[in-house]
Amino acid sequence: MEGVDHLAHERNKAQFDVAVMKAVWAGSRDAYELFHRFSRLVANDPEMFIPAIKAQATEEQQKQWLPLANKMKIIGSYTQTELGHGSNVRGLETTATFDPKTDEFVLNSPTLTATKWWPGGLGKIATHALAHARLIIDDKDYGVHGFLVQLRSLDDHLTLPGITIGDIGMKYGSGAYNTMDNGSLIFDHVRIPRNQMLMRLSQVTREGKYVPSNVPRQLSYGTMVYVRQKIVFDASIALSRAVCISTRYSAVRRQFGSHNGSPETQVIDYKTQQARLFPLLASAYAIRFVSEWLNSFYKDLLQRLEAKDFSTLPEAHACTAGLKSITTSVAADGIEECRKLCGGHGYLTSSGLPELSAVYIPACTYEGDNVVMLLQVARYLMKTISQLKSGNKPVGTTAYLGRAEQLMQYHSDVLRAEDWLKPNVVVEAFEARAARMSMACAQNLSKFNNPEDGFQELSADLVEAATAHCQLIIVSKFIEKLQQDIPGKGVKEQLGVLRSIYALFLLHKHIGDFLSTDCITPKQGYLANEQLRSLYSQVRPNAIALVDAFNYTDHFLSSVLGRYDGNVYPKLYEEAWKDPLNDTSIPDGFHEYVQPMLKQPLHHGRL
Ligand SMILES: CCCCC/C=C\C/C=C\C/C=C\C/C=C\C/C=C\CCCCC(=O)SCCNC(=O)CCNC(=O)[C@H](O)C(C)(C)COP(=O)(O)OP(=O)(O)OC[C@H]1O[C@@H](n2cnc3c(N)ncnc32)[C@H](O)[C@@H]1OP(=O)(O)O
Ligand SMILES: Cc1cc2nc3c(=O)[nH]c(=O)nc-3n(C[C@H](O)[C@H](O)[C@H](O)COP(=O)(O)OP(=O)(O)OC[C@H]3O[C@@H](n4cnc5c(N)ncnc54)[C@H](O)[C@@H]3O)c2cc1C
Repeated sequence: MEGVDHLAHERNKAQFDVAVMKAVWAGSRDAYELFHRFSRLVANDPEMFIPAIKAQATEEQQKQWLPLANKMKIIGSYTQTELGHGSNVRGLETTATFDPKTDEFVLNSPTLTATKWWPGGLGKIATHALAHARLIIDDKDYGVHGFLVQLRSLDDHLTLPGITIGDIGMKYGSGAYNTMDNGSLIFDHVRIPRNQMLMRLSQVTREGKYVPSNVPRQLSYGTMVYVRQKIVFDASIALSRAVCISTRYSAVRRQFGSHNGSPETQVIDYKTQQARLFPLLASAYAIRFVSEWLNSFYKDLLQRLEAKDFSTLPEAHACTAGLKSITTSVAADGIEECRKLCGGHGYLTSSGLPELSAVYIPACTYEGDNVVMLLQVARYLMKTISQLKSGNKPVGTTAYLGRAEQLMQYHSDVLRAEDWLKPNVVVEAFEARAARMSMACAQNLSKFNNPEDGFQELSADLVEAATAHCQLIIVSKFIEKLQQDIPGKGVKEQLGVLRSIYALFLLHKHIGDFLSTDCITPKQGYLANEQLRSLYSQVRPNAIALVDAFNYTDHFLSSVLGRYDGNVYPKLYEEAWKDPLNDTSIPDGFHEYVQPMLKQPLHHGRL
């Protein structure tokens, strides 16, 4: 019935102050930003073009181009990936050859695989590209640099001479990403003025002299670092959106369990449903908090870079790359699990879940393929370990590696299930697991004469060690979050339950790591799972309130299953009738194709 809250009985069970939890979840961001970060999907994405200009252009170039880009007088595309190269930026083929006679760069796509391919906005709408190309001076290749290239006339939007542009076609399913005109671009000796090479980091003089960057060359990758830390925030939003839908529906849906006419059982009360759903609820909060930390870490990096302090740049790269990888994988897999948690109705477009999945899953690929990103983390971990011998004391997220010797001797002293509720007990187990996995890789790497060969041979183990490291970061930041002052009745207690669910779920899921590195005994692993089951019972009465705290409107969720009022069945039926297929009783084509078959006489008793 309209106006009735079918989930009121669930909301009345809440044991904490939902208004405070809403504030904790929103953190420093407001609802507008949450919505804005998705609205851009259906518009052109200035998410990268503008930050790239800020990161790579001189002050003078910024003064020229930023006002135009900010006011949408030009529409830019971050044009890096090519048909033949995406992960391997140093393998890009597009060239920008300096012509000293005319003081210009000539941009060219020397091969088919040099075709720019994927950049958002490039296919139909962008007027300018921030094109990444190999700088060539006097036949010498100085590597990939950024160049601003106009693609289309600002009068009639037609492509300019030497520019061939197209859209790369439909993408995965009918997802919303098909509203993004990811495009292709071929340069045929296109000339641009020298001052359209972004020259904040390195320069080319009028005489054609290359002035190399006096800062780490990786700062030219700065836009990717910036977007990766934003994508961690996106992961928390995408996952929480799916969890909100599937939690509310799990409380509405009843199946089996009726006795003597009693109502059937709410599927949220099945232990299997809880064991699949509640870790995702906890993960949404965990990712939200680590994204907050990562954003502050990134802002600190920017301040340091202003002061030419590059000390945290390697760690910032490792953290943004690793957390982007881990959180997008958890969110993408979690959205699919939420669809399955909703049974058949989860497969309906009106559930909001297929669309969410279709639009979200490329996050595991864009801004750095998730495996390639974890290999970057592994490289950082191996380098950190290699420097231990020289007395280099790791700090920050790798500080635990400075205690590697001690952690190699660690054995959990858990005796009872409730011992696993102690944050220090959990952190020690996760530190020991991560340290031992990385140390084992380092040990094996040392057996190879050629470190690169070893890295390749051991890359699967290195990815697992990098995963363990990133999961430790997320667990640690969840614990740190709860060391802050958090007001409100029961709020910190509930977050404590989610923190323990998140950690113990990971321990249970990766029990093989913890046992094979001899960090815990099978018995201690069993006790962790015991505790997990108890935690699910504790979170159960608060589940609806915990997803209400995400503060998503029905409009934002766009899901009949995730409606705030839980009035699912009438709305499911109503939504179905909006489908154009239901505009007529007899389907198109029936009379032409089906009816003749039905009318066909029987022959010898056979159709
Ligand atoms: C209707 C429904 C709608 C609702 C939707 C609901 C929910 C959806 C939720 C979210 C969606 C919403 C918003 C999201 C939308 C869009 C998201 C935003 C943008 C998406 C578009 C994506 C854009 C792109 O993909 S741009 C292209 C990205 N490309 C990449 O990332 C390339 C990856 N490759 C690299 O980064 C590099 O090639 C490399 C792998 C790092 C290797 O680089 P290389 O130079 O070869 O370096 P090497 O490995 O040799 O290492 C040398 C040295 O350098 C250090 N290093 C490397 N990189 C960095 C760096 N970035 N910073 C600092 N240091 C770096 C490395 O560690 C080595 O150091 P050392 O020598 O070991 O010390
Ligand atoms: C929706 C979407 C939007 C995008 N938007 C943009 C954009 O706006 N601008 C832009 O420039 N690009 C964009 N891209 C491109 C994107 O950045 C690349 O696709 C991404 O970086 C992955 O690179 P790739 O396609 O070369 O994958 P590949 O690297 O070819 O990956 C293929 C497989 O090879 C594996 N692999 C690769 N290298 C290694 C290695 N060294 N060791 C082990 N395994 C390896 C990967 O793990 C993966 O399994 C977009 C892509 C998508 C899907």
